[in-house]
Order: sequence, then C-alpha cells, then structure tokens
Amino acid sequence: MSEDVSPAPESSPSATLEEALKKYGAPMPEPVREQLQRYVDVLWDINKTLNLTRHTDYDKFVSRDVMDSMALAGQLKPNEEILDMGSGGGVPGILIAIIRPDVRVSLCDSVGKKAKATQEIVERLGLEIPVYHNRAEEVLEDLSFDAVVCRAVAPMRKLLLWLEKHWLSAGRLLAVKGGKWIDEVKEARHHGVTKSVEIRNTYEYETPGNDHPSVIVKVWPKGRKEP
Ligand SMILES: C[S@@+](CC[C@H](N)C(=O)[O-])C[C@H]1O[C@@H](n2cnc3c(N)ncnc32)[C@H](O)[C@@H]1O
Repeated sequence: MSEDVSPAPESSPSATLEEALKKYGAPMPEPVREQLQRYVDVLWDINKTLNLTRHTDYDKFVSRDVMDSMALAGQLKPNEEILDMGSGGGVPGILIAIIRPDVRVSLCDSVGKKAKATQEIVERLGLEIPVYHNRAEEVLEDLSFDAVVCRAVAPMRKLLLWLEKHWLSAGRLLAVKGGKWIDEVKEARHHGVTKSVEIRNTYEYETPGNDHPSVIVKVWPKGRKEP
C-alpha cells in the first residue's frame, strides 16, 4: 500500500478575531475580546493613511501582537506600573492594558506622528493611558515605573545604552526578542554596556511561522534582587 505523502492542508485564514484567538490557544472573555476588536478596528482604520502595522489580518494580529503582549503581561506582577518604550501602533502597551486592566500603562514614542496616532487610538477606545511624545530616556528623567517593556524598538546594545543611567526609574526591562537575542547580548557585551546589569531569558514561546522561539529578555541592575 502506498503511503499518503500529500501535504497537510494549510489551515484557512481566520475570519474572525474569536476564531484566531481559539486557533492560537488564547481564548479571551467576551469583554476583553470586544475591546481587542475595537482596538484592531481603530488601528486598521488609521493604518490606511499611516503605516503603523503590517499585521492586518486576524491571524497575524493574534499570533504576533496578542501573543507577544500576553507573554509580556505574564511577567508583570499585580498592579504594576509600566512604560511601553516605542509603542508605534500600541503594541504591546495598549494590548497589555486591555488584557491586564490592573496594570497601569504609559506609552511613549519618539516620533511625533506615531505618538499622535497612538493618542488617537487611546482616545477612540476611551482608555485612560498617558501617551508621551518623547524618547523613553526623557520620560524616565521625570517619571518612575516598575518595568519598561518594548518590542521591535532596537537591538540590546542600544536598549541598554539608553537605559544605562535610568535603572532607578526604569525598574527592569522586559524586551520581546527573536532567535538572535543571544547575538544581540554578545554585541552589547562587546560594547561594554552589560557590565552593570543582569540579563536573563525569562520566558520562551513559539511564534507560528518563525524557526526560533520568541523570548522575553529581562534586564535589571546588578546588585539588586531579581525583580
Ligand atoms: C518598529 S516600531 C515598533 C512599534 C511597536 N512597538 C510594535 O512592535 O509594533 C519602533 C518604534 O520605536 C520608536 N522608538 C525608537 N527609539 C525610541 C526611544 N528611545 N524612545 C521611544 N520611542 C522610540 C520609533 O519611533 C518607532 O515608532
């Protein structure tokens, strides 16, 4: 008897947010799902005129944006206060605010039109989230947080350089990284910006379509108990 070698059929694109959330193992209570739906509706609407995201279908939105934000949210303690550094279209900050309403989120982006778009999203969703049109380093001059979170903002070398003088107000860094994170840490070490910090891979998870798992990298100042 010949073996059936026909390729497995590709799963069909998710027609709804609910379908995608189920497909990627992230079912959400209805009120959260409704808020996520409102968020993508507003984001995709603004995205018609301003390039904020390439994740313009439910599968990409859930498998990338929601999964990354959930991975970060899982590292936060109850009622913590966080700064999303380089929010762009609001990932991960706005999604963390929706998934974890106990967490107090602030957003910042150094580019004016991005910060303005993020402000518009926040207002249209009726969320009470401060949005700063500033570099994170500038925000950290005046305000303190339990953690700074970020995705797709800069390599570790730059993130550590930017935060070097701000650990008292940044608390800890939680950065979403891909398979090259170890190379990024090596490069940062080569540039001498890892001397006064501890760096740990704190959580790994699969991202559909990527060969390597995604990682939440945690960084905190040396000498301080692991947060
Ligand atoms: C590639 S986008 C990523 C946006 C979003 N985090 C995401 O994952 O979809 C990077 C954003 O970081 C912003 N950015 C870069 N350096 C920054 C800094 N030091 N402080 C605040 N924002 C920064 C850029 O303006 C840009 O909007």
